[in-house]
Amino acid sequence: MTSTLIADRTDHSAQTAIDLLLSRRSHWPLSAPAPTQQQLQHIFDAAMRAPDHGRLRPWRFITIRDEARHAFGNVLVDLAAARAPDEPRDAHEHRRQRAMAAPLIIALVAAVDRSSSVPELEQLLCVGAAAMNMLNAIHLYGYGGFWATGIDTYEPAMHRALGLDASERLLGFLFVGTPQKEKEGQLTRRPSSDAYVREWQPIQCDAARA
Ligand SMILES: Cc1cc2nc3c(=O)[nH]c(=O)nc-3n(C[C@H](O)[C@H](O)[C@H](O)COP(=O)(O)O)c2cc1C
Repeated sequence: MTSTLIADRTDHSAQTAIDLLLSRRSHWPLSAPAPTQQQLQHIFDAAMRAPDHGRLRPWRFITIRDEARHAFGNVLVDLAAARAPDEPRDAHEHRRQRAMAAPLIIALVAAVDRSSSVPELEQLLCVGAAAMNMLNAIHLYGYGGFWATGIDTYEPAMHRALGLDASERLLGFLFVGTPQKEKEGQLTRRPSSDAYVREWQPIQCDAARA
């Protein structure tokens, strides 16, 4: 059997793509504009390229934008007020700002199929991989993204506000928009990957049996 690369990568496109991948970072806060509808379609299409055990397609995405962000801000204030019933509602008004921190918010949801032999963990990882593809696509288009969970994500009241059903788990929110202009050399440094990679060595039989 002969094997071959799936595409000719002898041009500069591969290095360009790698350079872009290596320059991704998170951005906060984000301003308008958000990706266009066509770009957003491609960002969601990138999510569909995530590895997906059993082809369960467990990802669900809910977009929150334009005027809906104001209503979402009310939800955030309501949730904070419910957590601290002894405090006046005004004390939680600042929570509203989170809904306005980006022109587009995408709720990341995993629709877990509990009848499947694919473990729930793998289904959640699949949605995480889809989210990462989206963050990379957002970056490739020159926009910025930020994945945040925060205190609200795990609250049943947030699940109700988003209309999730019992099989669905909220994995956080992608905040998407235009990043602030970066200062020269602001790309945050990353550790060398060497410290996180090791070569497996066959373990001595005695040690493996112990
Ligand atoms: C599942 C998940 C949830 C996260 N939630 C938060 C969060 O609630 N607040 C926060 O400041 N960062 C959160 N982060 C981290 C940011 O998205 C971001 O990765 C971090 O600020 C580091 O920036 P970088 O992506 O440029 O390395 C979360 C990341 C992941 C993967």
